[in-house]
This record gives sequence, C-alpha cells and structure tokens, in this order.
Amino acid sequence: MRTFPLTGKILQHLETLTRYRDTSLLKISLMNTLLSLTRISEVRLYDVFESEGEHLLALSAWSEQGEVHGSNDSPSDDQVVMVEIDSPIAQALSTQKSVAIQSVSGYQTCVPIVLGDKPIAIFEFDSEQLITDHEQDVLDGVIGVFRNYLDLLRDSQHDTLTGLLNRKTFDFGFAGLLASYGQESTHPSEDLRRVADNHWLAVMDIDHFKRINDKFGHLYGDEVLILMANLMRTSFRRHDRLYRFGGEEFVVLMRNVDVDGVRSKLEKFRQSVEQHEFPQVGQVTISIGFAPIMTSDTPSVVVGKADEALYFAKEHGRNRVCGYDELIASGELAPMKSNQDADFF
Ligand SMILES: Nc1nc2c(ncn2[C@@H]2O[C@H](COP(=O)(O)OP(=O)(O)OP(=O)(O)O)[C@@H](O)[C@H]2O)c(=O)[nH]1
Repeated sequence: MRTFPLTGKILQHLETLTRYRDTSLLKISLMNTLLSLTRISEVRLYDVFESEGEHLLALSAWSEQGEVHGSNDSPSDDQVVMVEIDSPIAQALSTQKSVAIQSVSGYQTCVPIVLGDKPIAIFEFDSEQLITDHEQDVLDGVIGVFRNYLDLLRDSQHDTLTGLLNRKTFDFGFAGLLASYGQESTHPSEDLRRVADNHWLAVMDIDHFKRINDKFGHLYGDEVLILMANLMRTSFRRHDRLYRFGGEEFVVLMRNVDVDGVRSKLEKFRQSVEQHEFPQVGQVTISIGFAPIMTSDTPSVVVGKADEALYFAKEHGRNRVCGYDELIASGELAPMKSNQDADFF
C-alpha cells in the first residue's frame, strides 16, 4: 500500500515530462523528475556522438545543488570531449548497461540511453548511498519513457528523406533561438543588437532541380537530395543547424563565425557541390543567399533577407553565394521594407 503515493508521483512526473515538444526542456524536466523520485544528489546528462569509431561527449544538462540547468544549443567543437578510457562512462557505453562505482563523496552511477543499437546520451548520477534496486527500477522506467518519447520527438523533428531537421522544427525553434541569442547579446544599442555579429542564416536551393527530375526521374532526384544532405553534414560544423526547408531548398543556421568566415564556408560548400559527381546525374550546382541574424529582426525578416539574396543569385547566373548586406551596400538590392515580412510563416 505504501507504494501508491510514489506511483501517483511518478505518473504526475511522466505527465509533465510528455508535455514538452522541446528536447532541451524535456531533458530538464526528466532530470527534475529523477532528482525528485530518488536519493540522487546531482545528475549530469551528456549527449553522445560517434566520430571515427570513438565516443565523444557534450554536456547538455546538469544539476547544481539540486537545481537543473540546460544548454539549448548544439555543442560547439570545443565543448565536445573524448570519453576517458576505462572510465565508468566508457564502460557503460561499451556494455550499454548501467555502471556504478564508489567515488570520493559516495557513489557514481552511469546509465546509457540507447536508441536502436547506438548510445545517444548518458546520465551520470552522484549519490551518497548506492542506488537501491527499487530506485534502479524507477530510474530504468522513467529513462525508458524518456528514450521512447525522445525517439518519437526526433522522428517528428526530422525530414524523412534526408534526415535533416524539418521546416516545422525550424518554425518552432527559430523564434526561441532568436530570443536566447538576444539574451546572450552584449550590444548596448537596441537597433544594433546583431547577435555578437556572428550568427547567420543561409538559404540554399539546388539549381534547375526540375530538369534533374524530368531527365532522370524522381528517384534520382531524391538521391540527389540525400547526397546533398550528406555533403551538408560533412561540410558544416557540429553546432550548425541543418534543415531541409521543403523541396530542393535547405537552410543552415551558423554561429560564432564572422562575415568572411561565413562567406568562405558557404563558398567552399558551393564548390564541393559543384565538384561532386552525383551518380547518373553528374554535376549539380546550388545557389546560396545568406543574411545576418539580428535580434531586432523577426524570424520572417531574417529568412526574407536570405531569400532575397538567394533570388539575386538565381537571377545572376546561379551557382553563386550572395550576402544580403553586401548586396545592399553595393546598391544591387534595395533594403527590405518592414511590411515585406508579412506572412512568411
Ligand atoms: N525528387 C524530388 N523532387 C522534388 C521534391 N520536392 C520538390 N521536388 C521538385 O523540385 C522541383 C523544383 O523546381 P523549380 O521550383 O521549378 O526549381 P528549379 O528547377 O530547381 O529551378 P531554379 O530553382 O530556378 O534553379 C519541382 O520539379 C518539384 O517537383 C522531392 O522531395 N523529391
């Protein structure tokens, strides 16, 4: 009978947990749940990546004196660390099972989260005492619900053909991203609150894609889209966000790069597409427009500016990279009027 209040509490937590559609908030909610249902004192959650057969970790949420914090951005390269050989995390990742060890302040338990046959995240718990079998059951059950829900959420956030993030995820996440960038910005002037001068949005569109479909058929057209997504994954950095916006249009969100860096990165990508031999189809080219992300702009204005630069590239020969600011400065494009942003979304 004494288990009923705990069962009710677990159900309440699960109800709260499954309300979230945002992965970062979901993680924070899960960690609060685990702290509240067990005698764990602190918890850290790492995202797990695989690179050349090695596991890499990036801290994505953590507690400090019981208060949970999370990062809502993809980790940059310098936030990713290698797993220490023979560490409990390494053991838990290789066996795909929980590992508990005695530590200076008590016990440390590592619980991997495995999707398919791949570990995608790992929890590290500190507790004064060894976790009991009952607590382990609660941990396993709640983490299992989290894993299944995360799997569903990931499915709904990604484009089925290319595996990139989808348009819905962009629409949902970009406004939040702008708001969080705004909090980070240190610029004193409201108008000039460009996000540390280094966040960008690029819209990319395959040239004459209709011709590819018409000449080789839709299956080859689809293959080009998949290969294009793979080229994007290898060309951009881990913390850049890659979206298929629809049809043959893609979007990249880039941060921590100056205007020269963004231009050369996009130019390099354009060249790698041009030089890639697409099976059957041969050469494919892409046109790219990019614009800075300013906290004073709405998402539709940012996309609208990058789109204008893209249309300029299309109208001036295709297979080019054009920056909105550069086109405005050179007088080749007239500045967008504020009412031009209506109803993009
Ligand atoms: N194979 C395939 N084709 C798609 C998909 N989504 C959209 N398309 C096709 O993409 C083509 C886009 O053609 P347009 O918008 O005319 O553009 P384009 O031929 O690339 O010409 P420009 O953009 O002006 O260079 C259309 O033929 C669509 O049917 C898809 O998921 N798979």
